[in-house]
Amino acid sequence: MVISNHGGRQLDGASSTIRALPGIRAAVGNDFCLMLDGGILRGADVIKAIALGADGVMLGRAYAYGLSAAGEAGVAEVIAILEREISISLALMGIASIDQLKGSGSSAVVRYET
Ligand SMILES: Cc1cc2nc3c(=O)[nH]c(=O)nc-3n(C[C@H](O)[C@H](O)[C@H](O)COP(=O)(O)O)c2cc1C
Repeated sequence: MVISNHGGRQLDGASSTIRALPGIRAAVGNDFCLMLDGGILRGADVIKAIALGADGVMLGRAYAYGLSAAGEAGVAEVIAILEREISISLALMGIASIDQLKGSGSSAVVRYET
């Protein structure tokens, strides 16, 4: 299942997907694949989503920015930047792998409301 609010551009008052994620994970249980999109622009955004219960994330604007700047190479660069940022953030948190992070609700990353 994909948690999406279509980029937040249809209903101004719609909840952000990251805010809805923990409740949806609690409702569906752990044996259910949950993907999320909306506002994933940095590696730390990926980490927050995984820590709060997503199995993976999808990109809308981020890949489009790379595509418009430099075509296929730009998309590859966006993905490479995200990978680097994820690695750096995990290292700063003292977490060795994404698996360790999954659903942890780690207090280092759950401050998504600021
Ligand atoms: C150029 C563009 C066009 C989009 N068109 C649609 C659309 O027609 N219908 C829709 O439900 N969502 C549309 N979206 C939203 C995406 O499917 C996706 O949910 C959203 O971009 C994810 O958020 P993000 O851009 O912050 O990564 C569009 C997004 C972009 C960037």
